[in-house]
Amino acid sequence: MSKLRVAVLGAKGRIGAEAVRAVEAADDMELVAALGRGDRLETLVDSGAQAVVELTTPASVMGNLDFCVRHGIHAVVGTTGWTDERLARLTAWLDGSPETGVLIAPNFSIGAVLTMRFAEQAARYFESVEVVELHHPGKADAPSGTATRTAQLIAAARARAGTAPQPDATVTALDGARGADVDGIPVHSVRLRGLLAHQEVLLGAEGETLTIRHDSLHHSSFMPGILLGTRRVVTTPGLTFGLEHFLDLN
Ligand SMILES: NC(=O)C1=CN([C@@H]2O[C@H](COP(=O)(O)OP(=O)(O)OC[C@H]3O[C@@H](n4cnc5c(N)ncnc54)[C@H](OP(=O)(O)O)[C@@H]3O)[C@@H](O)[C@H]2O)C=CC1
Ligand SMILES: O=C(O)C1=N[C@H](C(=O)O)C[C@H](O)C1
Repeated sequence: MSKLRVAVLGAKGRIGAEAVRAVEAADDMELVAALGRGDRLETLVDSGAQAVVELTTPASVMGNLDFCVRHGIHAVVGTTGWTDERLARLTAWLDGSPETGVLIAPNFSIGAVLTMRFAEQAARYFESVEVVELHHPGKADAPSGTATRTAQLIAAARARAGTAPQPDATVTALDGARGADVDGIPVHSVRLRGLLAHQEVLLGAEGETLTIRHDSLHHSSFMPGILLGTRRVVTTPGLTFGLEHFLDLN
């Protein structure tokens, strides 16, 4: 069987470098290009890439995806910075290239995907929910894409269940003291040398609390998800948001 021809964008970055090694080590894949900033996107076409793993920056990702979709190259995207407006633009591009697939995964690690699922399940049963994400100080954005997605899923689950708004009598003395507000869920961002990527979902009810914590201790935690996403995206046209759609979590 012929190998899947895969390229990595952001190949010299923290996660991109790990993805290059993972693709090279996969028996069913061939790494045909490993591009960094300033490299020509035309290389993707010249190399015959069937799928691209996009791990760059929020400032670069849209231009890269525009190119990939126009050339019918499937994409697996870990880069953060997704807004409704960006998703709408990407969906419109995909409408014009109906056989192309794009997976956007706020987090590729199985533990983080399960954290989101467990938080979504628990959200309706607790009066209070807050999200704390903790990352290395080189991270470009805050809050993390994972924390934003987690908070959105929690808020949606609470809205579906008709859960009352969170109790909070605070009058804040300093802006930011209660974190960012993502759909009514407070999200707090910590940047600390020594950390990689971590998240806690804190849930509280009368007389009890539940903490769901996940720790990515190495970039290798993201690789099984990247490889799975790459194998699946080539046969899944359109936009898929979240690795959970390629997992059987039930
Ligand atoms: N979904 C997930 O599971 C994960 C997602 N991420 C996300 O992935 C992204 C990258 O993270 P990280 O590796 O830590 O960041 P880094 O800054 O280490 O890496 C980004 C790399 O992309 C390069 N780059 C920038 N623009 C382009 C471009 N147009 N074409 C090709 N390469 C480009 C940068 O080059 P230069 O240094 O020259 O600017 C850099 O080498 C972030 O958005 C992060 O949040 C990270 C881990 C897991
Ligand atoms: O920048 C990182 O490191 C990570 N980014 C993603 C995010 O913003 O959620 C995924 C993971 O947290 C690591």
